[in-house]
Amino acid sequence: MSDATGPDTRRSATRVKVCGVTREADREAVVAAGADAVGVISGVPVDTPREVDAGTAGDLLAGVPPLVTGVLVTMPDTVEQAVDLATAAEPDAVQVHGGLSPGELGALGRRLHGDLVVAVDADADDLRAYAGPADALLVDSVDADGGGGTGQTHDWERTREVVADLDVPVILAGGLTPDNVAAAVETVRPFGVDVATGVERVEDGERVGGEKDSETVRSFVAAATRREVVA
Ligand SMILES: O=C(O)c1ccccc1N[C@@H]1O[C@H](COP(=O)(O)O)[C@@H](O)[C@H]1O
Repeated sequence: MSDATGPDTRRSATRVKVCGVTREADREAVVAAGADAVGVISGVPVDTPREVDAGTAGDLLAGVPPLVTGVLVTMPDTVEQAVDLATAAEPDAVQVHGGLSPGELGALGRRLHGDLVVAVDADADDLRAYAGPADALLVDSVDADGGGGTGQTHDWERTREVVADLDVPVILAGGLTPDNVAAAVETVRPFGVDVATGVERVEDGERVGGEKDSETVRSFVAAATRREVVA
C-alpha cells in the first residue's frame, strides 16, 4: 500500500485505451502517447461522430503497431453480425455493447480470433452474468441503447466493488478526462481505463466529436499511469 508521500510502486500499471479514433493521425498520436489500446467504432445503431464504416475501421486497425491492441467497438444485433464485421476489420480484440445475452456472447467469444471485451452498464444489476464470456469487462456509463460515448461518469465506488468481486479484468469507462482519471484509478483500481470524448479537440468552446487532441491524449495517459507529461 502506498504511504501518503509516494506512489504505490507495487500497483500494476493501469492499462489505457483511447477509443473512438476516426483518423490515422489520431491513431498515431494515441500510440505515441503510450496508450495500450486504440478503439475504433463501427456497426453501432446510435448517433455518434466517432463511428466509421467497416472498411475505414479495417484500415485504422491495420495500422496499429505490435504491442498495442487494436479494438473494434461495435453493437451487433446478432452474433453473426459481429463475426462478419470482425472478419472484415481484423481487430486484435472486439468490444461489444448492446443487447447480446451472456450465452450469445459466449458463442461470439468462441468464434473470434482475439479477445472479447464485454461492455456493461455500470448501473445494471446483473453485471456478473456477463463476466463469464468476457476476457475483460468494460463498465461504462451507457445510454438507453447500451451505447457508450456519453461523456458521463458513474458511481465509481460501486464499480470498485465489482472489481473486488470479479476475477475478470475490469476496464473503467464513462466520462473520464485527464482531470479525473487519477481519482478514478485511485478509487476503482481497475485493470484499465477507457476514454473517448474526454480527449477530443475543443474549438471555440465546442467539442469536435471524432477528433482527438494529441496533448490531451498525452495528459490522459500520463494521469492514468502517473507518468510525467513530456512536452
Ligand atoms: O464513443 C461512442 O460514441 C460509442 C458509441 C457506441 C458504443 C460505444 C461508444 N464508445 C465507448 O464508450 C466509452 C466511454 O465513452 P466516453 O469516454 O464517456 O465518451 C468509450 O471509451 C468507448 O469504449
